[in-house]
Amino acid sequence: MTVIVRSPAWAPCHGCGAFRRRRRCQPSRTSAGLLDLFRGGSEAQTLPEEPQGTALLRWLEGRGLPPQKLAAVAVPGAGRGLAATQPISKGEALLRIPQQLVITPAAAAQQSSLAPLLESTPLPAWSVLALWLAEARAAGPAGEWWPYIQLLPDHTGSVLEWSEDEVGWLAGSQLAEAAAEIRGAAAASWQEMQPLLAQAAAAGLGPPGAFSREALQSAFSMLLSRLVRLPSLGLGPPSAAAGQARQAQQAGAAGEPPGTEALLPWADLLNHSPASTAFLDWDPAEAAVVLRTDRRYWPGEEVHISYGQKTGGELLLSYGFTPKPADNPHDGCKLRLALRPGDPAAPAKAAALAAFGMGPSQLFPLRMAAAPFELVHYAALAAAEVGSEQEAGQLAQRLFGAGDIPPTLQQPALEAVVAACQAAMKAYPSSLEADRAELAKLEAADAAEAAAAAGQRQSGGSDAGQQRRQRRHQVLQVLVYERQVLARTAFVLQQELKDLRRMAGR
Ligand SMILES: C[S@@+](CC[C@H](N)C(=O)[O-])C[C@H]1O[C@@H](n2cnc3c(N)ncnc32)[C@H](O)[C@@H]1O
Repeated sequence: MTVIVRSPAWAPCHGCGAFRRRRRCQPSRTSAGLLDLFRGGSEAQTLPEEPQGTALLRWLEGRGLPPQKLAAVAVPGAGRGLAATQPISKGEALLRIPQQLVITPAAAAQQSSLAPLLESTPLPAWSVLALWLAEARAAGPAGEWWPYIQLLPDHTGSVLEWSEDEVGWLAGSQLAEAAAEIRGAAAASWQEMQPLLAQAAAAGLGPPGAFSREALQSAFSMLLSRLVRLPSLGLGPPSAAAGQARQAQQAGAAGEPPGTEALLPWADLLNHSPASTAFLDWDPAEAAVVLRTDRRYWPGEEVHISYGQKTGGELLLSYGFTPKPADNPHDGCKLRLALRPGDPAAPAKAAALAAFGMGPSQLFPLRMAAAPFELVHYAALAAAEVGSEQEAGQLAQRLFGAGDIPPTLQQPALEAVVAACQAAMKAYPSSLEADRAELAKLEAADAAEAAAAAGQRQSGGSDAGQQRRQRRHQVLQVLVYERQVLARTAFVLQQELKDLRRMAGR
């Protein structure tokens, strides 16, 4: 029996760790106020210490933050970051941010001038945090958290800040759906808080103008790029009844993951590396938020965390940056498969899929050299002729439980996925060649601009113009790579089909 899509060259997603590139680490000298960063081996870059970040550190230390092995630095193309000031070993606990410096939704609600209203009209966590951020910004230097607030960037580049026209660049990609979802969620949250804001205005609560649409939109964008989920915060000891109840409540009826979302001053200066597997979390033993490193660092090296195993497009929508695909082992795209609408067995198949956590229309992640085996197995269920719910359930069990495709379904399943890839490629409004050509032009223009900047010559474009061009560049990079992944997926599956047909012809 042929096992499809499980050859080493075509491994399931979790097998793509082979792409991970390790940076060579070398010790470097730290000179007064300057930190040397080694990127990609021997090429040294100087990362200047960042004064506002240092001021924040001092302020936090005055409020209980323990001594740090990290300094705030300016990172070209990424704003601020944190770099090691002393050798750091693999697995070491860094940061140790105590509870009083963690801005959870509960803390934000308590500190908000809208506290009495939030008690009677509870809002979702990210709305409460957005109100807190908007109020802290409006309070200015007089506000309690100003040393933190003042170093937040004016813009994050998240999709909440894009014009409609720029969002339109995503047409054809599944990212268009994701962008609409994010923008829709922000708009819905804004609507949801209107009754509370009307009450606040009537009672004269909060700084004037603090809760305008623009202020809240900017706060939502800031949260998209900075909010951290702490899976272990808010969970009691497993044996304690109260803790268990809270855990159950936090796991949520809606399938929300357990834990708490929070803003983390200082820790939120950490930038993302696609190669990193280090995460921030609450450590009950330390009673603090801790970063446990996944590698050793020499003084001067920027310390990275993982924002999650995200594609370049996902990072672009939430964080406003996209790594080069070659640097991101998690890059790829999503492909939608669905049950045929006219299929009389669709309800039975939908019930069978539901038992495995899948829907009648389902997105599957594709990587350049990997796809989940469920992709083809889903297509097999969609293509199968089944007469009853029981038969659909048995087939789903064989496909997703045992991971096996009946031989008669192998060919139609592969053909269906190839067709889906081809249809997905056709959905982009401009051709891959045209987008590649525009991308090459933008890359050349950016290289020329970088050279001009290195020679300290003034660059020509306006800020808004440059930002738009940079965004176009990022979007094109993502859209070109998505189609390369779709084309590669179709190609690999076509090879599998050829093999199948050859074997059938023997
Ligand atoms: C949590 S903040 C990290 C601190 C941020 N650099 C700053 O200056 O405040 C997330 C933001 O940092 C930037 N960022 C993080 N990792 C990056 C990376 N690898 N490349 C470029 N920008 C990055 C993006 O602007 C992102 O929205």
